[in-house]
Amino acid sequence: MMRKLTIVFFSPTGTTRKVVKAIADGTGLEYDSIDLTLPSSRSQVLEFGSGDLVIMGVPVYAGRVPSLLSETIDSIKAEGALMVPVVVYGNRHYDDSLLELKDILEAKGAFLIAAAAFIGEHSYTAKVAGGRPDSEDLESAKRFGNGLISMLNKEPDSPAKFDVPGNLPYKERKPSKPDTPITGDACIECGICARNCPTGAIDFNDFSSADPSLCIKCCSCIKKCPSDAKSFSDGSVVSFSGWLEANCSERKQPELFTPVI
Ligand SMILES: Cc1cc2nc3c(=O)[nH]c(=O)nc-3n(C[C@H](O)[C@H](O)[C@H](O)COP(=O)(O)O)c2cc1C
Repeated sequence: MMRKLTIVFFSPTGTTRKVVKAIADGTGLEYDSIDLTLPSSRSQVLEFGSGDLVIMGVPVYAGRVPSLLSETIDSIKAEGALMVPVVVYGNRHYDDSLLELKDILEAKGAFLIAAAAFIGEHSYTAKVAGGRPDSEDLESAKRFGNGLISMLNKEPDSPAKFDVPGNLPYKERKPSKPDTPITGDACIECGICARNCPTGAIDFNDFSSADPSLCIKCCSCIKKCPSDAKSFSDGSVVSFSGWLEANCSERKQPELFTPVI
């Protein structure tokens, strides 16, 4: 049975969005997009049912699904929907995030027909997985999307189960020290940073001021700034970036998981 395709994603620096869109493009179907990146979009209740195919993508934060999404994902209704969880990570590891997303969606009553972990340029440093997803990744995402359609065409009564890597209990969420990017003289006060901040942490009356209790260090403001005025000056993001550059430069490949039908 053909289904209505919807993509749902959270993507502060745009890599998850690119991957999920490429998968959807690969299906050849028309689709609706639900972008959960901005705070206003996360108050909607997502409701899917037996006529839906949903590809849901999130970036990996500290080996988990971003905690910011907990409420939104908790309120999803997905009884009978076919879903495809996708995580995008910055070439370190996706740890328990894909298992966590799969478990959440299955608990909502969705049938999962496939899952995937892709690689995106690390939010903290362009020296790790710089430019990814690149053309090779996007081709792989499109092929994966095309494969979903073949699976739909021979859809059994209840889709076969499959496993993804990950451990229980999931990786512990450790509190991170509050910090916000600094703003240099190059700031042209365009406000792109504030309008795109996923938590509304940046002050609309003073774009150089951000609330450390709201900032999730997603780096949206840094990567979207047209004049490169934002950066983390020191602290955990800078020191961890150095560790990533030294230890996570070897190219990882997308991992695709499908049931054996
Ligand atoms: C707070 C935070 C935590 C992250 N944790 C991980 C991680 O555990 N493993 C990893 O490989 N990448 C990690 N990353 C990198 C992102 O998962 C990666 O860059 C992803 O492509 C960003 O997605 P987006 O472009 O949709 O925002 C982290 C990024 C941020 C901002």
